[in-house]
Amino acid sequence: MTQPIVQFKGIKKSFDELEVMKDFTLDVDPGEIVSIIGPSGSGKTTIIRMLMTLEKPSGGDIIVEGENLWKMESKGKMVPADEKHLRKVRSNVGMVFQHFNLFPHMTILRNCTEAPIHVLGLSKKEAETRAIEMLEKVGLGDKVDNYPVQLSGGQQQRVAIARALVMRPKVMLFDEPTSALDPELVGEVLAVIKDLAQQGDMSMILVTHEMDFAWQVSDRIVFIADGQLVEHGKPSEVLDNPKSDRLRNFLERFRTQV
Ligand SMILES: Nc1ncnc2c1ncn2[C@@H]1O[C@H](COP(=O)(O)OP(=O)(O)OP(=O)(O)O)[C@@H](O)[C@H]1O
Repeated sequence: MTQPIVQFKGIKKSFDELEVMKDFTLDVDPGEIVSIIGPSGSGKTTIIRMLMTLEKPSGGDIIVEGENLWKMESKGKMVPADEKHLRKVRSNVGMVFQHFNLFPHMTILRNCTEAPIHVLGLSKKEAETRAIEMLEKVGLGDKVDNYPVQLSGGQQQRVAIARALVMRPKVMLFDEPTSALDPELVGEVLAVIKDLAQQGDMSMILVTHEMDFAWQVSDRIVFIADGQLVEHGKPSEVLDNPKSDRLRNFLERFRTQV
């Protein structure tokens, strides 16, 4: 049996009095594409921020490639992870945010080489070779010397994807990657993500409101509500034949809004 690349086990997360995750459990297999859907405020972003170590779970375990992310073994006991452990386990994970978060004062190429040089310790030349390969992959090989401001939002988001890919993550996280874009720019970003999904060598966890897109690219769709996984399965099962009232109501409300 293959070991899941990511496991969320009984995750709890509260922000002060607000209990967002009550008991969230999910395994993601190597190469699997999983989309998380659910009502606004149900904790979708929080789930992937915890995996990216941007938020700490209040309880439960997150396992990446068999290693506990937030805990480590020390003298035979499990203790809170230190920064070195977090960095090591997190290096398997890449993330694309809603807002592209590029450095405005750096060229596109440098935006993509900073992390491989400073985090992976690659030489400038090695990092540039990787970055150019990834920028070509997202169709931006001719923009290496440009600055972010000279690019459209769709192009900037494609740079953000290339920047994450340069680190060769085993899992890519996408948090509503098209929601900050003008409608006419959404397609080019989704096409790049779809291409990556079809290559099948990387796992992906997507939070998206683009249901048609989720239908097309996902191996599995996970519906969360009230801090838990409510239903999951193939897109045709979850989106076309919802079992629970909560999912049926969510999809009905969603379809009347768009
Ligand atoms: N850092 C924080 N401090 C306090 N509350 C937070 C924080 N981050 C998230 N929350 C709250 O936790 C809940 C879940 O937020 P989250 O962004 O994960 O939801 P979501 O399902 O991604 O929502 P949406 O679909 O609207 O983006 C929300 O009520 C949000 O206000």
